[in-house]
Amino acid sequence: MSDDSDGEVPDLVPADIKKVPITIITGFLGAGKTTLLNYVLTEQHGKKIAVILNEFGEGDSVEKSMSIGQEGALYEEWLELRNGCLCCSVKDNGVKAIENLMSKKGKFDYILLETTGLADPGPIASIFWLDEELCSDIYLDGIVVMVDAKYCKKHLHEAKEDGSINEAQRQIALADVIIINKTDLVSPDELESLQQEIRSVNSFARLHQTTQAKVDLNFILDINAYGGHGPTSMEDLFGQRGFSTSDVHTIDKSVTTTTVDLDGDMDRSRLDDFLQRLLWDKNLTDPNNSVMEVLRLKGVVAVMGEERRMIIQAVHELYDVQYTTPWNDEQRKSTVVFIGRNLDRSSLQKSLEACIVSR
Ligand SMILES: Nc1nc2c(ncn2[C@@H]2O[C@H](COP(=O)(O)OP(=O)(O)OP(=O)(O)O)[C@@H](O)[C@H]2O)c(=O)[nH]1
Ligand SMILES: [Zn+2]
Repeated sequence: MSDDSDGEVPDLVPADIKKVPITIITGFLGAGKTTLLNYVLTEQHGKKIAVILNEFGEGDSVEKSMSIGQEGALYEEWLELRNGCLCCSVKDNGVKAIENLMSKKGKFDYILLETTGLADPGPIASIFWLDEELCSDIYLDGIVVMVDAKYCKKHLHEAKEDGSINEAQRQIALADVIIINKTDLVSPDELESLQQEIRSVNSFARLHQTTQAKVDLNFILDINAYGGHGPTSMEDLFGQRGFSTSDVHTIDKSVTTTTVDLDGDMDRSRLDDFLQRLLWDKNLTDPNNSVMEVLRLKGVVAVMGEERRMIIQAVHELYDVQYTTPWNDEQRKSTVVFIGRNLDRSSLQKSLEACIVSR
């Protein structure tokens, strides 16, 4: 990655208890997830990567991971590859299953998890993300979404009968990295127009284009999108910020990205109240009285009386804050990014303004 990496402090945890990053690979049916994983498994990258296929996170994953017996899972079709990688499919789910796998097979350097094409990555991501607090050996590094250059547009526009947000939009909303695969099947114009549509849903994810999923592994591994590993830089958090597509709506009634920037310090408890109303109570509405639905939220906040930057992360209704690098002489200001549906920028701005206590 770029210039921000020099701000990263070396890992102070002894090597033997170093946490293992997990990247969730999701994407629509047939987009090229397995192609990507096979590519990873055959590339020489010097890492011992465990690739875990499918069947994970079926059904209500959060519920399941809570209720699953602690005995872990069934592993199928073990495959050890020459480059030290390991491939398997974990039935059942839960972090425990993967930890058991590690205790039997030795520690991996990295875990890639392919979810089924129709899975909402939210609940699966939450398992790893929240488990961090439970002192897991694993931390969520990021969510990579494979997109089919030819069919993605169609999937983005499919209306669900119950009016809920469709899977393609959910996946793109939660992506930290989006790989537009199968670029050989579309014209440059089609590709450009798809890219714009994707940007209008999620303006922060990093975009890459591939054929046969051949992507530089540095684009998908160790991106630290959730700040589970050392201080999170602005680049880690906001990826390709600068695409100000916040008010471009290419898909009617669809998921969009909205950003609010504010100067001054916020009161932590007012901010918590706001987040809880937005994410938990879901009683904030847009001017048409439609409830604002947030799929993903992230922000850097200047909190009154706090030297360090506060990072907020939310996936659906779960949110978490952590404190990172100090502001020092920089201007204290906050940026909050919302990805979701019916997001009304001016009312979000107003609610956040109301949390400001001093400028
Ligand atoms: N034309 C073209 N075909 C590709 C490309 N990448 C993958 N494919 C083909 O697309 C098909 C689906 O790829 P997979 O990697 O199995 O897709 P997947 O996302 O794992 O599919 P599911 O697990 O079924 O959801 C396969 O036949 C691949 O060979 C590409 O860049 N161009
Ligand atoms: Zn697959």
